[in-house]
Amino acid sequence: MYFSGVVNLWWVFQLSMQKFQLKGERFGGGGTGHWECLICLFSHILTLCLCVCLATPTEVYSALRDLGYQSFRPGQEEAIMRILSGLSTLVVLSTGMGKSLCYQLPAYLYAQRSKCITLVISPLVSLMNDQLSGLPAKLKAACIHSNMTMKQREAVKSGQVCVLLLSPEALVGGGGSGSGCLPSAQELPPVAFACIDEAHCVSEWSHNFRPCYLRLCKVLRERLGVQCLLGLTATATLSTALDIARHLDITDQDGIAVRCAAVPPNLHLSVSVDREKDQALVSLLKGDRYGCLDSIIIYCTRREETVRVAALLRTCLQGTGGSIFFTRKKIRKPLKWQAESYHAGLSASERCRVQNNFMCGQLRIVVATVAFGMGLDKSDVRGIIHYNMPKSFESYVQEIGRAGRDGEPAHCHLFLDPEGGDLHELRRHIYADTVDYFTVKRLVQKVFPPCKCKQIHRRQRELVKVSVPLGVWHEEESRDWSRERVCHTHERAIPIQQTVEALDITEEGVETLLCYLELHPRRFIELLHPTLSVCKVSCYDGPRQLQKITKICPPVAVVLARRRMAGERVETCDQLEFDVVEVADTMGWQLPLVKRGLRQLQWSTDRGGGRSGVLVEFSSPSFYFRSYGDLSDEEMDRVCQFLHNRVQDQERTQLYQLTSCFKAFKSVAFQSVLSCIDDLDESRSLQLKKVLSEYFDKRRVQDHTLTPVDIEELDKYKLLDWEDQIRADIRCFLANRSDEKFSGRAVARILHGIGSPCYPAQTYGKDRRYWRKYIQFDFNQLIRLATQEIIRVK
Ligand SMILES: Nc1ncnc2c1ncn2[C@@H]1O[C@H](COP(=O)(O)OP(=O)(O)OP(=O)(O)O)[C@@H](O)[C@H]1O
Repeated sequence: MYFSGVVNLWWVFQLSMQKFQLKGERFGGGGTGHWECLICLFSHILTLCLCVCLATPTEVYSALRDLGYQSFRPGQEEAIMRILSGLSTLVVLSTGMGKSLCYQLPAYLYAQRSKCITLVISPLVSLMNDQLSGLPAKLKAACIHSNMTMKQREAVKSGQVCVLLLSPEALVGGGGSGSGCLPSAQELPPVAFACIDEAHCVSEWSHNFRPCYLRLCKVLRERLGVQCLLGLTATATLSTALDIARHLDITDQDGIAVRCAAVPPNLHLSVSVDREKDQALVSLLKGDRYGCLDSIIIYCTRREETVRVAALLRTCLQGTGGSIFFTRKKIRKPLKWQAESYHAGLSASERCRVQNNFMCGQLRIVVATVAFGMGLDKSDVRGIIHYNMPKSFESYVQEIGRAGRDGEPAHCHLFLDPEGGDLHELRRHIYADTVDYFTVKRLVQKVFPPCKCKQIHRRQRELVKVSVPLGVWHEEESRDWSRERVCHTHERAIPIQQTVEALDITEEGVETLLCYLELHPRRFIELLHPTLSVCKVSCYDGPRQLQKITKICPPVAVVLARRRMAGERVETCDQLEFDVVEVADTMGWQLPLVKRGLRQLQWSTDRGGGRSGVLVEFSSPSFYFRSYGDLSDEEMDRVCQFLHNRVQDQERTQLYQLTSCFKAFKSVAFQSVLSCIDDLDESRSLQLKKVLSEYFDKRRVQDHTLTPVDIEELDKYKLLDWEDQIRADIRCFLANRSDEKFSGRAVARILHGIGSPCYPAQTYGKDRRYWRKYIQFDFNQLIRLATQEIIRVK
C-alpha cells in the first residue's frame, strides 16, 4: 500500500509545525500569509516524503482513536496524509464509505497544533445542523447562517471552533441569495484547508453542475488564501473526476486519491419490467427478499405518486408484512407505522416527523422523492426500491448507496416502465433549462454592450499615425485573443430579477450560461462576486445639497454631468438613481471604493459629525462580471452560436444518458418481479454492477448522437397521428389567454408540464386541459407547432 513503507518522517511534520508556530508568534499570529508559509513548507517537504514510502505517524492513529475509530477504512489514510501534507486531493468514495473522516481528522490535528480553522462547504443547507450534531464530540464545529448570535460569531473569530460548515452561497454569495454572513478573511483564524463536499457540482460535465461551485475555488484561493482543497464526492465518472481535479488545481497523478467501485459489494441489485407496477411492488414487499427487511426507502419521481403509493402500501401490507417481519426477525418493539410518504412539498414538521420515525426504526417504509436521504446517516437501511427510473446512473448509484452502509447485505430493486412512461417524465426535466437562439442572443447583447474603446483607439491611431490591427477573431485557439483586442474589458452588472423575467430563464439557468462563457478557452467573461448595482442618492435638503456633494464625490458629479449633457434639468433634482457599476467602470475606479465613497456621503464632514441629510441606498442584486465591449457583429454571432451549441450539446448529452440508462437497465431486467421476489439471481446483479463500473470508468464521449432505436424508444407516440388534435389544443389555449404573450417554447413547456419564471407551475399547472397533456411528444416538435400557431393567430 501507498503508505505502508518503512521510513517514519513524522518528525518533518512536527518540525514544520514548530517553525510555523515560531513564525506565527514573531508576526503576532493569525493572517493567511503565515499559514501559506506553513502549507508551502509542508507541501514541499511532504510531497517529497510522499514520493518515498512512508509509514503513517502514530499521532495520526491516536487522533483516529480520539475521534472514536479503531482503524481506517479503504482510502481514508491516503487522503488524510495528503491533506496533512498540504496537497489538494479529490476523494471519490461511495456513499457511507466514510468520506467525512478525510476532513475531520486533518482538521482535528491541525487545530491541536495551532489556532486555525477548516472550512467545509456543503450544499445541504437544510441538513447542516444534523451534520453538525453528527460530528465527533472532540471536533468543535459551528455552521454559518444568518441567525448566528454574536457569541457564535465570536467563537468562530477567536478560533474556538476548528470546523466551520457553510453553504457555497454563504461563501460566494450566489446571486442575490448569498447571506454574506461569513466573517471577513482578516477576522477569521488562518484557514488550514477547505473541504468541498459534493465536489462533482464543480464540474460542468457532472449530472449536478452548480455554477456557484465554480466561483468557490476562486474565492477560497483569492479571498481566503486557501492553498489546500479537499474535494469529496460519491459519484463522479472518470471525466468528471479529472475535471474536478483541474478545478482544484490538482496536478499530480495521485491527486485523485481514491476511486472505488461504483457499487459496494454488499448491495444486491435487480430490475424488472412489470405492467402492473403496484401489484408487483406489493408482491416484492411480501416476498422472502424484502418481507423481512426492516428499513426500506421507495423512490418515486413525482410527489403525488409518493402519497398514492404510501397509501396503497398501508392498505395492502396491513397485517401481512408485519407478521412475516416480526416472526422472522423476532423484533420485540412493534412498528408503529408501515409506510409514509416524504417529499419537499410537506411541511417542515411533517418531514421531520417522518424522518425521525424512520431513523428510530418505528416506521418501516418511506415512500419518497429524491429529497429524502440526502445526508441521512442511517447505517442499517436494508432496502431501496425505485418505483420510477432514476434520471441518471449517478443518481441511481447515489440513491442505492443509502442502503447497507453498515456493510451488511442490502437489496435494491428497480421497476422499469415497459411503455417508457418514466423516460417521458424524466425527459421533461431536461428541457426545463434549455433556451432558444433568440434568448441566447438577448443575453449576449446584455453581456457585451458596445463600448467606446474602438473609437477612442481609432482616434489615437489617427493622431500618432501607427497602424495596429483591431481586434479580429482568429480561428486558432492558440492565438491570444484577449491580447489582440482593443478593449481590455469593462465591469458590468445585469440585474438578476429583470434578466430572469426578460429571458424567462431561472437565475441558476442564467448563471450557468454565464459560466459557459467564462469556461470557454477564450474566457469571454470573468465572473465576479454578485453585487447590488443600483445606487439611489436622496438629498433631504433639496437640489442645492445635491449640487454641493458633487464637489466631494466625483461619481455623483459624473452622473450629474452626464444627465446635464443629455439635456436633463439637473438644477431641480434632489434625487439620483444610477448604475454604480457602470459609473465606476467609466471612471476607471474600483467598485468597492466608489461604494464606500457614496456611503460616506451619509455622514457629515463637519467637526460635529452626525447625519448629513443624504440617504444612500444600494439595491438590485446583479450578476457582476468583466466583459469585452468591442465585439463585432460577426463575433457576437459566434458567441451566440457557441452558447447555443453548448446548450444543445447539454440537451443531447442528457437525452443520450437517459436512453443509455434505460437500455442498460432493460438489458439486465427480469420480465416480471416474480423472478426475484424470493431469491436473487446474483449473475444479473453482477452484470448491472459491471455496466455501472464501465460507465464510471469511461471518459466522456463527445458524440452523443441518439440512434434510431433510442429515438423510437423516446417517441413511441408519432406526432403525425396527433398533429391536428395538438394544433387545435394550442389554438384553444391561445384563444383562452389572448391577453397574454407566449413564445412557442413557452407553450411547449406548458404542454410538457414544465414551469418557468414567467409561466409558473403554480398558475399554469392548475389548468389540467393543457398542463402536461402532451408529455409523450417530442419537445422541439411541440415548439414548432406552437410557433406556427402563434404566427397564424397574429
Ligand atoms: N474508519 C472508520 N471506522 C469505522 N466507522 C467509520 C470509519 N469512517 C467512517 N465511519 C462511519 O461510517 C459512517 C459513514 O461515514 P460518512 O458519513 O463519513 O460517509 P460518507 O462517505 O461521507 O457518506 P455520504 O456520501 O452519505 O455523505 C458513519 O457512521 C461513520 O461514523
